[in-house]
Amino acid sequence: MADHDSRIVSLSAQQVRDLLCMKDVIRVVESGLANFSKGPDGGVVQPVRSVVKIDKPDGQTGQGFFGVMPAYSADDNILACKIVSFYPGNAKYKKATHMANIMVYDPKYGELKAIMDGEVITAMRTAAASAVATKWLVPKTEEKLVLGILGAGVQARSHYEALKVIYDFSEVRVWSLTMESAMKCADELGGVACLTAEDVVRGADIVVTATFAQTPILKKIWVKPGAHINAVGACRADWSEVDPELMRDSVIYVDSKEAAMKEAGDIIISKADIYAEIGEIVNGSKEVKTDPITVFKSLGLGIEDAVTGKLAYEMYLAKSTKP
Ligand SMILES: NC(=O)C1=CN([C@@H]2O[C@H](COP(=O)(O)OP(=O)(O)OC[C@H]3O[C@@H](n4cnc5c(N)ncnc54)[C@H](O)[C@@H]3O)[C@@H](O)[C@H]2O)C=CC1
Ligand SMILES: O=C(O)C1=NCCCC1
Repeated sequence: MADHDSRIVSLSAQQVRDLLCMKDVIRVVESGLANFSKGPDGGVVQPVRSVVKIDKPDGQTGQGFFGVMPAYSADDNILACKIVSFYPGNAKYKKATHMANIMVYDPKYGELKAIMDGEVITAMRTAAASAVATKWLVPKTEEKLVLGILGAGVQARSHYEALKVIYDFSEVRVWSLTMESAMKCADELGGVACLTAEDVVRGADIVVTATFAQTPILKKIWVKPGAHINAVGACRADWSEVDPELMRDSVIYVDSKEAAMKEAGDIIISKADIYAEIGEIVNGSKEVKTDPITVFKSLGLGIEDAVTGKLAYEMYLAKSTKP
């Protein structure tokens, strides 16, 4: 039997939160996306996630999805796997709609080194991926921007945290299913709650859609030319958040083309052309195109969890070995 260190580090949500800062997560996610989009040259092996649908027709048991997301990066020496469950209906039971754990392994022997909460990482790395896309597609100027957020949950909050690392906002607007949740979220972000999605989107420079909507909530006629949209929800082939016309008439960026063709209803239903993976922009294999509107359709990749999970593990080791 191999001689191995059997100590497995376990990190709670609070520990992960204390170990990570958004600026570092943006940095590692940017590099992970760039390597991912180099194909075999980037040394990343990451299949499209396997998703099991949990659906018992008695109406009593939960209805949701269970996803398994492994990733290996040879360059970064990372092997990890996230397991995530997402149950849109959990909100009514006052439970988190997303629950996750991330396992980090030593790629040399395949030995498990750490198991950690994945909810905080899912919130941070998803927002970090959107921040990377936005940074490359919306040049920072002296001007303060207007941020519009559709949805008032975990991702609404983490997207504000990530985007404010890069931009100064003159206004942050929030809309959601209920005015109460929009007001609570807007209060926390120092923004304003809007009665309609249209009020959020008209005149906004950057728009985030992070809801559980299964049909479009964002209309083309509201979006100003030059705006950028981070479309984060609708991660099923038959769900969409964005008007199909807006998808077809925009320059579309994705995190993974392979995943988008399998999981992104916004792309599959609209038949919009994908211009590039955002990692191809970061690694310089594609040129930036922005006219007239840009959409980053995000689904979430195992490589984003892997690089962030490894970062949390390394931060933990660095802190715990300090004299
Ligand atoms: N692209 C990615 O990497 C990831 C995407 N997601 C997706 O992002 C979305 C938001 O996730 P969280 O903020 O964590 O969820 P959450 O449960 O914390 O918040 C969801 C928000 O959407 C609102 N909402 C629900 N149904 C709606 C509808 N029909 N129309 C308008 N608003 C509606 C809720 O009121 C709530 O404000 C979900 O679709 C989720 O699956 C989540 C994690 C990663
Ligand atoms: O990447 C993730 O993690 C998720 N993506 C889509 C919805 C659930 C979680």
